[in-house]
Formats: sequence, C-alpha cells, structure tokens
Amino acid sequence: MAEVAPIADKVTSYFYALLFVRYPDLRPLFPAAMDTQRDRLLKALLTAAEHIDNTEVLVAYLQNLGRGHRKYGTRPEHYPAVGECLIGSLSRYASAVWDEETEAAWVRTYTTISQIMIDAAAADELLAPAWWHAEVVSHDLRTPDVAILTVRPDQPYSFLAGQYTTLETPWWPRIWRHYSFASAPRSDGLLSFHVKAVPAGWVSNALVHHARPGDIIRLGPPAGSMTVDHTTDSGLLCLGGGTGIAPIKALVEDVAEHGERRPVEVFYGARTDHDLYDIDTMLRLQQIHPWLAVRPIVDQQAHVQLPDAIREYGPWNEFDAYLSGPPGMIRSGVHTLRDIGIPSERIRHDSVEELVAAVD
Ligand SMILES: NC(=O)C1=CN([C@@H]2O[C@H](COP(=O)(O)OP(=O)(O)OC[C@H]3O[C@@H](n4cnc5c(N)ncnc54)[C@H](O)[C@@H]3O)[C@@H](O)[C@H]2O)C=CC1
Repeated sequence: MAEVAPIADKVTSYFYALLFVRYPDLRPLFPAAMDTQRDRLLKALLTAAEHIDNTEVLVAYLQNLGRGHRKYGTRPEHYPAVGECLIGSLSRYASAVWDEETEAAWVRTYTTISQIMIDAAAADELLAPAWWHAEVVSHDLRTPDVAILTVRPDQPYSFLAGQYTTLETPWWPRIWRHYSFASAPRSDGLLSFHVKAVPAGWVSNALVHHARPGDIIRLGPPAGSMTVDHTTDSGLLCLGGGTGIAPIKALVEDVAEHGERRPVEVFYGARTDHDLYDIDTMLRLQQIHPWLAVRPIVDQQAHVQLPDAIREYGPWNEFDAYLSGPPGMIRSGVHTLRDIGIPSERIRHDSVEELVAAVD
C-alpha cells in the first residue's frame, strides 16, 4: 500500500478500466460518474491496511462493508473478478516491489477480505432486506440551503439513536451518501434527516431543492457506533456543528426515553444565527428536561470556536463525549477533549474518512 498510495488515482482508474473491459456486465452496478467511487476503493484498502494488526476492528469493518455492499447488488461471484483486476492493477503500478511472494500474499489477503464480506452479507440476508424504499412525507426548508426531510420506509427499519444510513435519490442512481438519523426510533416508524446543500453536491442539492412529498428514495442499512451506553449513568458532553446537530438531537431523545437522569450538555455550533436552524427544537427539549443544557455557539459572536467553548464550562471528567459535524470540527474537537483530560475511549464520533466521502 505504501508503494501505491502516492499514485492512488492511477491505480484505481486502471483497476476500474480492467474491470469494465474484462467484465462489462459489472458496469451497471456502479454510478455513471466514477470520481468518488475511485476514492472509496482506495480508502477501503487503506483502512483495512491500517487495522491489519487489530483483528477485531478489521473484521468488524469488513463485515460492515460486506453488509453495506448488498444494496449495490453485489453477489459472491463478483468478488473473484474484482480480486483479479485489483491484483492486475497493483502488480502493474507496484512493479518495483512486486514478486511471487507479494502476489501470493495479496491473493491470501484478498481471499480473506472477500470471504469475511461475503459471509457477513449472507448472514445479513437472513435478517434484513438489501435496501429499503422510503417515501418522503415531509420536506421542511429551514434555511435557503438546509432542509429537514421525513421519510416512511416500506418495511420496518430498526436502528439506534446516533447511527447513520446511506441514501440514494431517484435523480442520481447508484450514488449513495451518508446521513445521520435526526431522531431516536419513533413509534410511527418515520425517519428524519437534516440535509445541507453543498456547492456541487449532487445528492444534497437534489434532496434540498428537488425532493418533495411523494418522492421515493432508497436507504441502505444503519451503521455507526456513536450510540449511548445505557449501562452507565455518566453524563454526555455533546458537540454538534451545523447539521451535525441531527444525531445529537437523536441522542438526547434516546436518553429521555430511557428515563435516566444523567446530565446532557449540548454545545451547538453554527456560523451565524440563521444557521442555528434547529435551535427552537433543542431549546424546547431543554425546557422539558431539567437534566439537559443547550448552549448555542455562534462563530460570528463567540470569541472562541465551538470545541474551545467547552473549556469555559465543566469539569468534564465524569462525562462521555460525542462529536458530530464537519471533519475539521471533529479533528479539533478530539484534540480539545484529549487536552482537557477526557480519555480517547470516552470520545465517540463517526469515521472522519466516511464524512469526507459524504460531503456532497
Ligand atoms: N454524524 C456526523 O458526524 C454528522 C456530520 N455532519 C457533517 O457536518 C457538516 C455540517 O456542515 P455545515 O452545517 O456546513 O457546518 P459548518 O461548516 O457551518 O460548521 C458548523 C460549525 O462547526 C464548527 N466548525 C466548523 N469547522 C471547524 C473547525 N475546523 N474547527 C473547529 N470548529 C469548526 C463551527 O462552530 C461552525 O460554525 C457536514 O460536513 C456534514 O457532513 C452532518 C451530520 C452528521
């Protein structure tokens, strides 16, 4: 991986060229525009390589990847074709270090990786559909570029507060993006998402500017481990930046439903007053729940940025921390939290790599 990482673009372009020339039947499984897709393949390989010595994390990652591939229509027989073209591409671009031993190691690695993914997908097939259709039941434009969408899945959809899903719109087939659930599971089965239209973001612009009640989208399975640990009663310190407030709201509802009296402190960061599009909901929750404190931090007014604002409160040593928002906020938030003495095992957030891949 070290050999090919600097020329990742070439390796992945050549890989897909080989795959589509040798196996044209596989082309329809992929989106028309392949730019983000190319990036994802490499990120997956790098993530696997990064965790090579941590079997538990690596296997959980690959199982999730295998389950997540069901919605693309991936079948077990597709894996050998991908493996052949991957090794074809690696051997061409890593020719300086490639020999029989390297090739044998890659064959073993790829066989192990694909078997874990295939087994996880097969086990999941017994439990859940490959994807869900969901009808948009409401579309609430909160700012010129942020909408709250509520959808009704065609089959029961179970997930945990704090998790996210992948979503495909009818306007951009086979382009999937991550969105966090903005509510804890509801008795009426509806799901909601906060979406911000970002420049050149196909999916986000479609959801904010074109989606209307009655439109049908597709959802992949739930994922993510930013969930509340109900076996402890330690407090929750939550940082939500922009639309990152969505899963934080879900976590607050989850604590409320469990009837626990544990302190929850929410810091809600936004660029301007107008960008605090969900502050009314958060303040209403604060009014009902005496254990909840909500503090808006507006960049233009505050003399410190969101993560640093928590230094003025506390102490936080009895708290678990939850971070959700743009990748830069998560990185600086983790840094601040470590700096004030919160150990990393008490800090939860979604994978920054997946967030980066999810921005449009
Ligand atoms: N589960 C998650 O982690 C979720 C993440 N998101 C992500 O959140 C982002 C939301 O975008 P916007 O609403 O445009 O947010 P934004 O870019 O307007 O930022 C919101 C606030 O976060 C803070 N912030 C931003 N960058 C920072 C940095 N480098 N260092 C410290 N603080 C920083 C600031 O207080 C800012 O006002 C998207 O990238 C989206 O993908 C959205 C929902 C869930």
